[in-house]
Amino acid sequence: MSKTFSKEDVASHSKGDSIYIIIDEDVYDVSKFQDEHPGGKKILQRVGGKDASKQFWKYHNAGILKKYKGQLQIGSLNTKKAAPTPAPAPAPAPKAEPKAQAAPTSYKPKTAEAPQDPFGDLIPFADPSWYQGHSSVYHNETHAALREEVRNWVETEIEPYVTEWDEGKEVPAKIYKQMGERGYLAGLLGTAFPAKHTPYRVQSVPAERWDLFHEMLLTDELSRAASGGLVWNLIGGFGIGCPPLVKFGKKALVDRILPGILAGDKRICLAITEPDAGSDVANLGCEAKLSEDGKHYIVNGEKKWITNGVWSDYFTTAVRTGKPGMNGLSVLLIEREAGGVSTRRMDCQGVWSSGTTYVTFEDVKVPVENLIGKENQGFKVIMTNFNHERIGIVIQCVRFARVCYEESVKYAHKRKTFGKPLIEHPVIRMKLAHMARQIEATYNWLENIIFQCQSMEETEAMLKLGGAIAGLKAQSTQTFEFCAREASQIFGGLSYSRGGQGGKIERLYRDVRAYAIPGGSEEIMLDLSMRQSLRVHEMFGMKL
Ligand code: HEM
Repeated sequence: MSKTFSKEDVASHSKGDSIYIIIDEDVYDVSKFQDEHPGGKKILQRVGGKDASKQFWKYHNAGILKKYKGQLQIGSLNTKKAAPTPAPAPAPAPKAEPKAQAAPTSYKPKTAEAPQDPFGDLIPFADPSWYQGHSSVYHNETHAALREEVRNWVETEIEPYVTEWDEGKEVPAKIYKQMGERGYLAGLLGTAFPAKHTPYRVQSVPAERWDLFHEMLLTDELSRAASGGLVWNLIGGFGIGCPPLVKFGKKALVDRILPGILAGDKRICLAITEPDAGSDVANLGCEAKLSEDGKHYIVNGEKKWITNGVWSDYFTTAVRTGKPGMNGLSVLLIEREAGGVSTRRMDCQGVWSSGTTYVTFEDVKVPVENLIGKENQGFKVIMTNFNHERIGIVIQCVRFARVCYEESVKYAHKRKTFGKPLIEHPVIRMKLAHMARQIEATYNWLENIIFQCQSMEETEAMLKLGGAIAGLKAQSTQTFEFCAREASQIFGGLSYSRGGQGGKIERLYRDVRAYAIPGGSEEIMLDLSMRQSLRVHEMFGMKL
């Protein structure tokens, strides 16, 4: 984009079929675009040949320029200075040297990591505090490197197109493939990085240093695209369908199918919920009968609201192999190519590009080698998986809440009502403050839970943390719902129509229920948080 123009050159393209405009000292040829401009042709013609920066920023957000720059920008003004090299990030506060004469009153935990360089737009509370130069006990330089890697990818290759994909109810297959090639799928299993089963690595984090905070960060940064549909498309089926295979599948099965899944070539989902059984997992009815020769299970039944089902090759499926109740359940890995598996896409309120599916199994022959865990002990497999699933939901909800808040702060600084920007109205600042306090409370609890998960063995974590994770899931979905509502009030009509400046808010508002209901509804979660915690603490000798 080396061509330069004087203001007079641009002014000579001011009407008819030759219209140039200036935005932030760059020159755009909108001659052909004027007929398709969603805001109208005349409005562009009125600023033809002129500097339209002020008008542009009034009606659009930054994503529009990112998307159309390549197509419409033809150069820059000859007066434009080269982009200044970014000011060096404010140096993190130097670690205070203990004063020799001072009394030892302040204790500094040895585990605190050195603060990372500030990162992002530095809007208070729009990113976690450790993005803004604060110290953290959890995050080191590999986390900082990963956040930059994922943010760059999301900002350039995902965010500008998310609205289109959501409306089209599909994400291009190449993006899922990149999830494999970038090593991201392998990093989302809630385990150590499965280096043995994939040649792909995450560029900024050595496999042996991968931990649960990297996993958290990956999901968090993907969620900045502000679409539950996108996140569920990329990790919704995989993140809950693949861990049971990896943790409880037989070696031969894992060796055969895991590499293709981690590469992004094959897709997997979790099939538990049925038309008549959701949170009440113990009462599932999908039936698997052992064949007379004992070599296969024959599966018959229906599954509903299965994320990614339409695109999946493998279904990690809860089936009834025994008596009623939780001790008659097993988990089977069902392969689509076995035949007898039909999938139909469901129309839902939110998460449009996630492929919510109705699945039917009719006399599907499943080899006994595909049993995950032990027969009639599937309940434990399902329960272990729930913690990982719920934490994933929490991470997404906190970031979606932050996006609602961040978009609101930005909009409140540019939109004027009654003669002043929205941000100068105390009622708007009050809304932002209530959003921020809930976001920060939820995120800090989340960090603590991730740290606990990392410090405990899996069965111990399932037992000790199940109650807290259930409570945190409800906390996060209510925070998300609150922030989506308040942001919508701040954006007004712009968040009522789809696309445009309030587009992220409108979409997230529609996605709220997809988080509050699946993975355990808020009511079930809150009740479980108390029941399970009390039961476990009774075992530990709780005194009342
Ligand atoms: C490079 C130049 C431009 C591009 C690529 C562009 C693109 C778009 C797009 C994609 C929309 C749909 C809404 C959205 O997704 O945000 C839109 C809406 C709109 N544009 Fe532009 N635009 C440009 C310049 C301008 C200028 C210079 C003006 C004003 C003088 C303008 C006024 C509007 C208005 C009023 C709307 C409707 C906003 C609404 O629905 O609330 N646009 N534009």
